[in-house]
Amino acid sequence: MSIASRVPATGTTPELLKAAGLPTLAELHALDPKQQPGYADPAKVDQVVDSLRRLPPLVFAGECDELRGQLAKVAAGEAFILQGGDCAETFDGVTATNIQGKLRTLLSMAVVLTYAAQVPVVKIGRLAGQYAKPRSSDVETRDGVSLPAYRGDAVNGFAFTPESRTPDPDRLLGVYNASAATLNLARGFVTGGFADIRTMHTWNSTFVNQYGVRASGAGQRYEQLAAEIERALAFMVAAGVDPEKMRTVDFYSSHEALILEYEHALTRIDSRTQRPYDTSGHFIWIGERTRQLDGAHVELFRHLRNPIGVKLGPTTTADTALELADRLDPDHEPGRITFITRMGAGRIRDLLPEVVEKVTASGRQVAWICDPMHGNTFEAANGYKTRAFSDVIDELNGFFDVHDELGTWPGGVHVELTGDDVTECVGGADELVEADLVNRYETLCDPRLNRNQSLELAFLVAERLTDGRINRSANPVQDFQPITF
Ligand SMILES: O=C[C@H](O)[C@H](O)COP(=O)(O)O
Ligand SMILES: C=C(OP(=O)(O)O)C(=O)O
Ligand SMILES: [Mn+2]
Repeated sequence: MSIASRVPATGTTPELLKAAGLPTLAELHALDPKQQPGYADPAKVDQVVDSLRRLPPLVFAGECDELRGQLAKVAAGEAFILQGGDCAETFDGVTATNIQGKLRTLLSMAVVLTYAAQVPVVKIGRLAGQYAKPRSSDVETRDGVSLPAYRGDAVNGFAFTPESRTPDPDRLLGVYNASAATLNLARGFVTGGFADIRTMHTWNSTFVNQYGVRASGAGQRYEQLAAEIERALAFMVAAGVDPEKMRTVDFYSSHEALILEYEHALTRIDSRTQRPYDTSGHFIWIGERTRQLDGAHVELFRHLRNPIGVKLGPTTTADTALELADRLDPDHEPGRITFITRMGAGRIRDLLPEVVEKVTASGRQVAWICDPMHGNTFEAANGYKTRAFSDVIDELNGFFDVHDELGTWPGGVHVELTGDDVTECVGGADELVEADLVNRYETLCDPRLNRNQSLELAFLVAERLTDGRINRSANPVQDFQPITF
């Protein structure tokens, strides 16, 4: 996130939004939006929306444009996206340690991908806004008691009491504050020296020492890579490259833009272009459960200028993907749309080819990225919701296989991860088993890869990118020589 001399969007009113073509909240609600909180007190909701409208934007519209430009490079096969973070951020999780942990995990993965696969990596956190969750059931039942399901800290509390589970619109102000605090620290880290590539050794030092990752392989490989990069950087500096260029990285925020009140209230008319941007995050996506063509989310998103993502699950037909693209990107603007496929390890090889083929044949340049998490969730025998690392990798391999076969560019990965040594997904080099889940299961929604599993995934993806490039004739980055470790 370069803090450039952009003019922040200011002075947006509902009237100006309407004049810019944005549907009103009432118009969106008339479309029967899915997965919304169902607030009891509309007057209170109006008050919160009004307060949010007065607050400064969280991101600048110009940054969203910069990101769209980078995603256009991904769509053209010239860069790779790493998008990751919690399934559900929590207000309690807004601590320096927690934010730093996620950031250093993402930065470490990005270095592995950049160096090992020799491809520029666009870094996007699932953070500073990822507080609202769609659920498969509206209720949760424990010991015969049924209460509204937890829908993320944006909506209600996790504690299993009627009070806590009642949707509270004031929480949307909490989302704004938590996102602002997170983004502020993230900006500080990425511009202030923490992300300096010359310090990459330190991002994992505590982890390596404390938890014995060296033994697992991924940590050890990371250490070797860091040593190699340090030598290369020392050489570059000796050869006259300005070391200041290594101090900062671009980093962007993203979340599923689920709660219409929040996203609408954070939408501002950009003073440079007079166009609406959802300033709650740089990149926002529509989830698998809310991507109905004639639904409220598609209707809102099609008016927003942010680069946007759409999740495509196993029921997606090629025609649906095309219709979504037509509706959300009528101008065929490279970088505008990223399709995030999440079909499941067992199905991706059958389902993805036709979707990619048809969209590609239409002449569109979209970015394709793989979410290998959401199609591979299951309940362990001991009741924990989990995912197997092997399924995650299997889906990723399927994604690379399909794109290799079609000659299209596998543009990135989207993963749920944390910087902590949690035990939420089974497998990986540490061979976590179902009985381990009880040890450190901290997510309030979906199971995340821990730091070790995340790093391991990055090495596997780097290998696929390196191998595949040899056969990928249409790809502009093909000329890089593969590097092996
Ligand atoms: O994060 C995603 C969804 O909220 C989640 O997969 C749905 O989970 P559920 O089936 O537990 O509601
Ligand atoms: C809800 C999510 O995914 P999906 O919409 O793909 O189910 C998610 O990314 O947390
Ligand atoms: Mn999730």
